[in-house]
Amino acid sequence: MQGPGDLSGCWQSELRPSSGKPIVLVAAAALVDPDGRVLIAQRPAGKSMAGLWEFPGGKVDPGESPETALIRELQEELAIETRNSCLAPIAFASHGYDDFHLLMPLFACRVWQGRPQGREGQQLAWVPPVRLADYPMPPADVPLIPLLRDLL
Ligand SMILES: Nc1nc2c([nH]c(=O)n2[C@H]2C[C@H](O)[C@@H](COP(=O)(O)OP(=O)(O)OP(=O)(O)O)O2)c(=O)[nH]1
Repeated sequence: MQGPGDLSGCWQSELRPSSGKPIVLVAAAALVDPDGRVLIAQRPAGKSMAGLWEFPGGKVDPGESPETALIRELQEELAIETRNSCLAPIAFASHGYDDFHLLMPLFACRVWQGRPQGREGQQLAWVPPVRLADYPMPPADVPLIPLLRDLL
């Protein structure tokens, strides 16, 4: 049993979260197919963190809700349509990158129209949650992997 002051069981060693950086709000989706697999997309060359696998989604524009931003991003990136009532909030990532602090709500989505296609040239993979750790992901996403194993 760990008591107050013992942080050895925490997944990150910093005593305090990063501060003084702009918070960037990104909405992301765990699209789940009927076999329980999750869709991840590989960030293309030329982007930050190129080659890493991420959940589809993107930045929330000023005045947009996370759900509206996510529906827009899924249409732009994957050519699929979904709606607010098909998005269930299940987890979030909070991670300090060098230049900004990422706050990323993650929504599970099991119902959409269309077949996901990498419209921006990104590779796609349908992955059982237990295999997500085989795919290198941005550091912000790493704590989400065991959560998805438990929640999906
Ligand atoms: N969509 C998505 N973005 C993620 C994930 N994990 C993670 O750290 N990010 C970061 C990468 C980007 O810095 C930011 C998402 O920005 P974006 O998708 O709107 O724009 P972008 O790829 O062009 O990003 P950037 O080149 O401007 O950094 O969130 C994830 O699982 N999904």
